[in-house]
Amino acid sequence: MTVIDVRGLTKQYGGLHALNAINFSIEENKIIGLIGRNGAGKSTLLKCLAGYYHPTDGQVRVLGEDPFDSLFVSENLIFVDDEMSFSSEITLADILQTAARFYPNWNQTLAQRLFDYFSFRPNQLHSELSKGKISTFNMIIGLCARTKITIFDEPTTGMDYSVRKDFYRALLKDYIKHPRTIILSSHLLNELETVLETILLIDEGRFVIQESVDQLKEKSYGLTGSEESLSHLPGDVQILHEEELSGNQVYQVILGDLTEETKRKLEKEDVQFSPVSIDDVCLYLTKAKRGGIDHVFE
Ligand SMILES: Nc1ncnc2c1ncn2[C@@H]1O[C@H](COP(=O)(O)OP(=O)(O)OP(=O)(O)O)[C@@H](O)[C@H]1O
Repeated sequence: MTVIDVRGLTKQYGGLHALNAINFSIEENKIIGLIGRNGAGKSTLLKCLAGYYHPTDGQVRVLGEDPFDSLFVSENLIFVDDEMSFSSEITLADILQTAARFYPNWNQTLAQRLFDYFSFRPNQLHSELSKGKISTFNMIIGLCARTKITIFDEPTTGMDYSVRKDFYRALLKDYIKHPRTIILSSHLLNELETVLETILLIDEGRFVIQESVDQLKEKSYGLTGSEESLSHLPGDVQILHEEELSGNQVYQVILGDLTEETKRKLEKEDVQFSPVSIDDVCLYLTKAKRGGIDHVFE
């Protein structure tokens, strides 16, 4: 079942197109990574899905409804980011109790266990927490709400390595027991890669690709060979990156389906295959069009 459907979504801030005619849909019970560089439009997109923002143009449907001002969507979707604000008057224990009243599938046992595991104190105030602790507490709210759709916008901001690992493990364990749609935004994929099923990549407000992690890995190759031998690639292959090496050799990162026959042909022409990280593939797919940092120093 489709739980999120986005058609022609455009969001402008004054003259700036933060999102430009985006189209995609998301099926239920999947873990999706929304990937993009700083300023790509990730938070804006997630806030449109959560019903915080009204699109400038286009249509957003979440669980079949326009999420803007929808009580049904707010009961069934939680949006977690580091700006989640709570009254400075109420304690962390009060916040958990309030969440329990609002979210129909809230799991208090899990909330209490995570609360104790991460050494929170019931009388602490949210405003007194450190950056990493805010993210950890917000993550507990996001996980334990067990809403049909859970959105984590840059959830690991400020978390140390061990907490980040715990977070992804907790997320996966709870998801396996209670499948739901979870969207996680990030700049980088390496630490997310193991939990994601699908990647949605955006760049400068535009949709780039929606692909399963496994397929993206299968279709990505690093090739090293002579210019002549690499000129025999099938026409539908996308060259994402190219650099000249010494000895008249060229290194290319390509995206495409190579048949076994094509691979054998390339190998016969001394083309070497090497793995490419999915992070690099996303980087090349969204690479800045101008020079790179070296250009600044020229
Ligand atoms: N409230 C706002 N008013 C004006 N411009 C905004 C506002 N919020 C975001 N923008 C602009 O919209 C674009 C997309 O911002 P957004 O925060 O959605 O990107 P992002 O991918 O989440 O970035 P980051 O990874 O740095 O958090 C940026 O150019 C940003 O400066």
